[in-house]
Amino acid sequence: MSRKASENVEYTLRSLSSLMGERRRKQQEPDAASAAGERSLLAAAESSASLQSAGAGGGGVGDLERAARRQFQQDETPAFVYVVAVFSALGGFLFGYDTGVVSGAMLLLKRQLSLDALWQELLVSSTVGAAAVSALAGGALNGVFGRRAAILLASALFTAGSAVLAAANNKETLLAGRLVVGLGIGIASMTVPVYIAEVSPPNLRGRLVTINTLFITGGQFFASVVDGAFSYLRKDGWRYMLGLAAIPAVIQFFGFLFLPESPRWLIQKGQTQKARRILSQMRGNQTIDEEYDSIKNNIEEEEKEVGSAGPVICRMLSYPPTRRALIVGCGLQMFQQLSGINTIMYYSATILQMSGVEDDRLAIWLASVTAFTNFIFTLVGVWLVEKVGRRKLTFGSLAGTTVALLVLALGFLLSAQVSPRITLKPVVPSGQNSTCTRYSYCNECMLDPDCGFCYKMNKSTVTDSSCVPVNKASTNEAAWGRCENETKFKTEDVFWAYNFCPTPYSWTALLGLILYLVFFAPGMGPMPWTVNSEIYPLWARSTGNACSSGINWIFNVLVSLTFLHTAEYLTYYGAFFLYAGFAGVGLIFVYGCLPETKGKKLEEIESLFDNRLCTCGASDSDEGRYIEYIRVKGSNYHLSDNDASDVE
Ligand SMILES: O[C@H]1[C@H](O)[C@@H](O)[C@H](O)[C@@H](O)[C@H]1O
Repeated sequence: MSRKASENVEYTLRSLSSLMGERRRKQQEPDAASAAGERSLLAAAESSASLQSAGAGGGGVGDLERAARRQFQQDETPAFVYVVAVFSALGGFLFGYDTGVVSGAMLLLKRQLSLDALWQELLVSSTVGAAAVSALAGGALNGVFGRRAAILLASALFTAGSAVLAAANNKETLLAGRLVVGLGIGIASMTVPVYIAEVSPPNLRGRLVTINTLFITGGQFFASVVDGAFSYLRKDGWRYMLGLAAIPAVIQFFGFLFLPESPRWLIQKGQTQKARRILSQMRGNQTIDEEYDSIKNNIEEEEKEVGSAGPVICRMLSYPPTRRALIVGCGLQMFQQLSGINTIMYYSATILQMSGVEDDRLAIWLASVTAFTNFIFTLVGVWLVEKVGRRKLTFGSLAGTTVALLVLALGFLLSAQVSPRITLKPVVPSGQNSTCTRYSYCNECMLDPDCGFCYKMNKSTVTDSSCVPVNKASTNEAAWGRCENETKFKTEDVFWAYNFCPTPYSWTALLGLILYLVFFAPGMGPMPWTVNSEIYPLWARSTGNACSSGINWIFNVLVSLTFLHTAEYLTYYGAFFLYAGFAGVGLIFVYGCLPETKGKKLEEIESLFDNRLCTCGASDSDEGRYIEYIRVKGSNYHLSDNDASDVE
């Protein structure tokens, strides 16, 4: 071991024993330590290799280090932080539930209220549109009234919206309810990650913020189960589906009446006493002086550097580090949506049907298997985020997602190429549209949203096939002809395919779907939210998150609304090749621009954006190192500041 390294081990040993001594003394005279104004910090930055070499240099050192570390980890995170994170993440649950539940509710609603296509589209997209608007406006709300007030408002909106939806008697009231719920989703989607990031200790921040996305996908899964269960209740089943969201919303509202404001926001607003109290509640028995000072100094420095005049967004754009952070944050959210997650989820039932699942109900239940896969693999992300870091996780996930999209596109391409011929040309009843009967192949018929494919199966060959108009009220049956009555044609071995063609290559699409979820869910699903919650300095955090969440919702609407038209112009496989192309560009963006924020204090992250944007990825000097902050009395020592560079 080099001289520097052995000095370093000796130093670590001394620091650790001084730390333990301090702990012992603190137990005896609890106030003395803070009275002495101890402020110092020792950052022991060690690669695991250097830790091992320290251990090899003397078994006692290793033991002592381990014991001290264990003790640290024990007091580092009081259960209160987890309680706060879980209550906040209920906002994520409601986001997932309300965006997920609508597809099942719509199947029942369109029959009961005879909704035409425009109204169906309005009820689905109004929520996402309202979310985009309120996410953008949520920045100001968050900055002026605080994170807690914004979360309270979001849960009140969720409650009110769900109640209106459950009681609605006409489509206009439904639209109003969906708009109110959308406003809640937008505010929650931008505030919750910020709030969790601001109350979490640095070593757990990524994991706790990612829990919010776990709750989003959990909400989507729960919604799919509720949709399945209530789909049997043909009359009014939708009231339960849409109204159930009020329960978690009320729980969150009452929970937040007792939960505290973000200490960082309080310090920014000058409410320092309250902030100190909350910070020490969040940090258990640790001293909070250093963290408190660093937040405060940071606010003062930022004010000096950037000034406080003019709208925040203008200051962000004219100050290079925040401008770069904003590009990274918005870019991540944009590429998340351009990778087509919501289209894939929405069309998963179709993809499953293509792969041979003919029964509709079964397809609905299998769609909840899709949602469950998304949920479980987000859990993998929660586990990985503090182990491999944000950058590697996002990059690996997006690379896998790109490959999965190519497989999916290939599945549709192969299916299109062996698309069954149309063998029957039924006589069109008078007064009916005859466009559908002009097509020669199933593939052309499938791409026309007004038509469906009616056929018989002889072993695995399609026979007696025709292309006929779809019933406008239910895509499960044709407007006329052999496939007109769902219950009847099923007993006669006639099949109806809307949106897909029966082919032997459908399993490729199913494989693509599974691969997609396995790769997307741990990284590209949660990381855009997690990274955005940490890359902006305090003064720009609300606005930065408002912009990036707004971008997420805007691209969500754009991708969902254009999917059918894109598929019509480019065919299905063309649409998935297009998403694969977007994901490929996203990959270059992530590789070049996304820095690693793992283990860093929120106040340190701004410096990652000091250099040109494309050097962000390269300035990853701390990657793979675990930084541990150790408080000792009487010295102000940062290991990476001294000359013991060979420790790194
Ligand atoms: O991170 C979430 C998650 O991946 C969801 O499954 C998806 O529906 C959302 O659009 C996305 O923002």
